[in-house]
Amino acid sequence: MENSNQNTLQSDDIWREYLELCKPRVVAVMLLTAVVGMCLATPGLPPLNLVISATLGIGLMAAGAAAVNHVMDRNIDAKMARTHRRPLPQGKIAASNALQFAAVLAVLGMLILIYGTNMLTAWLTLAALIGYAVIYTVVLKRATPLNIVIGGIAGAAPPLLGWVAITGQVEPDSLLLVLIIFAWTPPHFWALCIHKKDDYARAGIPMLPVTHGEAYTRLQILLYTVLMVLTTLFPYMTGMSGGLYLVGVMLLNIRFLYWAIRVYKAIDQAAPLAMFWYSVKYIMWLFCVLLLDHYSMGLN
Ligand code: HEM
Ligand SMILES: CC(C)=CCC/C(C)=C/CC/C(C)=C/COP(=O)(O)OP(=O)(O)O
Repeated sequence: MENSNQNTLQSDDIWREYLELCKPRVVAVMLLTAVVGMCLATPGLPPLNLVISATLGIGLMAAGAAAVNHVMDRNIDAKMARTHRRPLPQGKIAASNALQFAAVLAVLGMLILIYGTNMLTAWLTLAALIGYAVIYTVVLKRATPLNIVIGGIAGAAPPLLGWVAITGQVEPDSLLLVLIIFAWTPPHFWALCIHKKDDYARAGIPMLPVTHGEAYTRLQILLYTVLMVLTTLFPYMTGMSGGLYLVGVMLLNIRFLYWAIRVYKAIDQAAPLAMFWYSVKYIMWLFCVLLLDHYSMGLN
């Protein structure tokens, strides 16, 4: 009896480790942006069967990409305080098992997208998977401090993927959503990176604060924040979103700018980490406001 309890506990634990390979919290926020993309693609509600297939397919492929990242980065992760407790560095999951797991997730996700949505969505999602798991993780991350700027395209793709799942084509408005996440990614990541600079230096990863110093990174965070604020105005300027969005996003932007200035001035040591966590809340709220605005415009 005691033995069977122990076995159950162990199998619960192993599933928790496999779940960790999927970066579930990051993927959950990406899926929020994808679902908002699906809703904004059409004036009414998108067909439920498409929403379910697209969410499942994009989610499985993003989780597969995250699992490949754990495999490719296992030696780097072992050297960093933030990541050394992950399943691969700890030896809790073998690299070959993690790769097989990633392959199952990706193939399943691809099949769901092919049969449940359309070929364009499936190919674009595959491109995002390769963009993150191979181009960013294997090449850019180790090669250049612009790694996360270029790699950010893959992470920014989900609203486009959601949109294309509904309409079958890439439309200009969908790219505005991609642009916002693309401009948001550098402040999101570099704020954390300042805080974890020594980790990256120890692992030999050329992140911006390591290669160009903290002061330069703080300036870049501020400049990208200004760029991001400008990109958030586009949905209003093109008429995709209305006044509710504009007011909501400006309130969110004021707080983002407040943190960017605090980080830039380097007055308090805690600002970069606080800015990182605010950036996560910001992107979630921004997509919620886009959604609220979309359906409130429909009611007018
Ligand atoms: C190349 C682009 C990106 C990079 C380099 C990046 C980097 C990171 C890093 C290093 C963390 C800390 C993870 C940890 O400690 O476990 C993190 C957390 C997070 N990121 Fe990003 N990120 C990127 C794009 C995105 C995107 C596109 C989203 C969502 C739309 C996102 C949402 C999140 C969330 C929700 C967390 C918090 C996870 C938690 O609660 O542990 N990130 N990011
Ligand atoms: C199909 C699709 C939409 C793919 C996108 C996949 C995806 C999960 C992107 C996540 C972005 C992210 C957390 C990057 C950090 O990686 P890192 O290796 O720099 O951070 P780490 O050190 O925490 O692993």
